[in-house]
Amino acid sequence: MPTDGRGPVDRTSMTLTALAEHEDKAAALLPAEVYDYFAAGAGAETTLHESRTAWEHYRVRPRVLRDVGRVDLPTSLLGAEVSSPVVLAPTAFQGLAHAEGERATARAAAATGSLLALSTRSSTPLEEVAAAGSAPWWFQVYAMRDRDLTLRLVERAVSAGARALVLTGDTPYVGIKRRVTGTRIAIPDDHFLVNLQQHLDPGRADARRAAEQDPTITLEAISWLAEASGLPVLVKGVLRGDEAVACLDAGAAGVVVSNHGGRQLDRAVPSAIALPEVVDAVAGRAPVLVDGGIRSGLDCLVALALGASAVMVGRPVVWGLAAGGEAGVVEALEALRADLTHVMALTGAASLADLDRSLVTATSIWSPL
Ligand SMILES: Cc1cc2nc3c(=O)[nH]c(=O)nc-3n(C[C@H](O)[C@H](O)[C@H](O)COP(=O)(O)O)c2cc1C
Ligand SMILES: CCCCCCC(=O)C(=O)O
Repeated sequence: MPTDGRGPVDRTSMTLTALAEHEDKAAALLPAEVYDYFAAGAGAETTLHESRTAWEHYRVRPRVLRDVGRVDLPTSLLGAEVSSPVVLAPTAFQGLAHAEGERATARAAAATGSLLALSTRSSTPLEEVAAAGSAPWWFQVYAMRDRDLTLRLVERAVSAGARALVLTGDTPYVGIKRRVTGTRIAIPDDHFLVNLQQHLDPGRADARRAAEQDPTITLEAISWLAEASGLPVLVKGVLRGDEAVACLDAGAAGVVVSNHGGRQLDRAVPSAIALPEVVDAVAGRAPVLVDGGIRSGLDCLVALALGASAVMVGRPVVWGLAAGGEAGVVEALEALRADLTHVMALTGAASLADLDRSLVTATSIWSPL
């Protein structure tokens, strides 16, 4: 059994069955419409499905006879020191998953030394989330129709200690999910507007509309947010090399390769397939993170070997939270850490620096036009 910086990594006691069990438990515990809100993908859920399976189209080319008695996962992301390259993706309305919502998630991030990305649409005021855990955190920004509201929120995130902004670029309108649309879930105002209440005049009739994502924002929003906040801005939702370069040229400090966990444009390319193109185009200018369907150490290993600086996980955190609050999120993050440590050892990699593209090969079903 390999050790990491904290001691032996006993994979047998923390297997990935934890992740599957969490989802089963969440499905049993949550009202069906809440479970469906978290689980759903857009359209026919083709991209939701492929987000996961696309990672399996890569095969590993391990090195042999390397010293893997100790495997190290700590890394640094835009100046934040973290214990592993697994980052908590921004996911909205965690108060629907567990009464402690984002507070429990923040404590779990702190307990595991992980970086947390907090959603604009958190169910808990951002200051309370920041106070709940000592982990470094980034604030995910939905630029809202009311730009002033957006700025007020960003200013509060800066004051509360956010280390970077993550501007989501793939959600001019919320993707249509067949499981959710119609009579299913309508997010109540006490979740949707929780971060905004203090800025809204009581009884403001157009509050929901003002808080909607602004579909007219352009690349200029990157420098607008960077100048207003003094923070680095990453753009999330990038699936093409040329778009990544355009974001960096417009002032982005990094990009997140993402199709929003299959929740926005159905039949969007899986992140696993888009990642190498983006990494090549970015050419080391800035960190490239990736998310979508990452459920195992092998998925993490493939992403890191393809050139990602870190991976983000969305639903595994939500299911852990629903299943067990803070302890459930810790369990999910530790399961991924233990599994990544194990597969790195079997690949002959003792540190993240040992992960490079020579370690993976693509099977052929995804080919360029
Ligand atoms: C329930 C749910 C809510 C989400 N809310 C947000 C959000 O508020 N902002 C955002 O940028 N992305 C949001 N995402 C997308 C995640 O940040 C991430 O891209 C996605 O979940 C990764 O895929 P995975 O769930 O397969 O790990 C959400 C995803 C889910 C499942
Ligand atoms: C019902 C409003 C959803 C806001 C966006 C949250 C999100 O990004 C997601 O659900 O996905």
